[in-house]
Amino acid sequence: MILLDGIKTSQELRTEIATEVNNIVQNGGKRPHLAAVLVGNNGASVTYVNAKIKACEEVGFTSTLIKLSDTISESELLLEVEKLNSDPEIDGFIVQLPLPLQIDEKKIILSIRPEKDVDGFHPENVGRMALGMPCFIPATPAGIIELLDRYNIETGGKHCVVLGRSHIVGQPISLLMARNTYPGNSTVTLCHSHTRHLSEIVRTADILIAAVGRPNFVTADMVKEGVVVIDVGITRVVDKTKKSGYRIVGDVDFDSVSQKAAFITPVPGGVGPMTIVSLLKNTLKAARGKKA
Ligand SMILES: Nc1nc(=O)c2c([nH]1)NC[C@@H]1CN(c3ccc(C(=O)N[C@@H](CCC(=O)O)C(=O)O)cc3)C=[N+]21
Repeated sequence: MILLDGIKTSQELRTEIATEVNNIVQNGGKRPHLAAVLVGNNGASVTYVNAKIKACEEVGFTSTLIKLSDTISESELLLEVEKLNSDPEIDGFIVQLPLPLQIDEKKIILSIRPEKDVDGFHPENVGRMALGMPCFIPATPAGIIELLDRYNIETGGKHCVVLGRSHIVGQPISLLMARNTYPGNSTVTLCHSHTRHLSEIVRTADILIAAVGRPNFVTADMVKEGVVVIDVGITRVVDKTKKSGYRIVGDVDFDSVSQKAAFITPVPGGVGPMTIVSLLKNTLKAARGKKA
């Protein structure tokens, strides 16, 4: 079994990005600038946004964190988005999800200028991705593709089973794995809560991408020998033995499944760090795109 090490791989990518930032600055260019909007103080969201800001600093980006109250109205948040849309200093920005119930997430995403939508959530970017046109690919699927690529994992003609049809992971990664490029050219089966004979389908997977948000959902009896396992789950469960009071559990029962897998991502330290570095890559691309 080979561990798909997201920490090591993302560190290599961060070094590459830092080198490019240096080149830009040496040539009189401006540092890429990412802004992150955080509404409220949901524990996980605060952790992820802080990790994104820290990663920006590490590669030499400028970053701005905009913290807003969880009682903010939709129109007030739309105004904040508009400020970022029209600020020439900002290359790209994200509005961390989930948002409080009084705010319509779709409306906020639609209001982001597609050229600054480094999350790749705007319908224009989603449509462009579906058509294989230049776009921002959402960070988690992009990170998975990058990881498969860096480990030279064969994907052409393989059966890729995706668990979960979310708009940020399951749906886009299904499209990407089926694309006519490497990594891609897989035969993709997208499973979800209505799927029948799930275990039988999963057992035929050469590549399994689990993104259902249910801790330890995939067990060893559900996979075949030699499977490549990508675990996107990051559920926090109470753990009194930890200083933080919780630990992070993936969708895959790592201890048992890793005994049958050829390659497997750990949680934490797999897809999560790859997600963050992909956001940096998108921001670099947004900054470059502005000059062209
Ligand atoms: N607008 C928006 N864009 C996102 O990209 C976005 C979002 N909203 N909402 C939530 C999800 C989730 N997400 C993660 C990013 C990094 C880790 C990550 O670095 N995880 C570490 C563990 C971190 C920890 O200690 O909790 C790891 O897996 O090793 C996890 C999850 C981005 N998301």
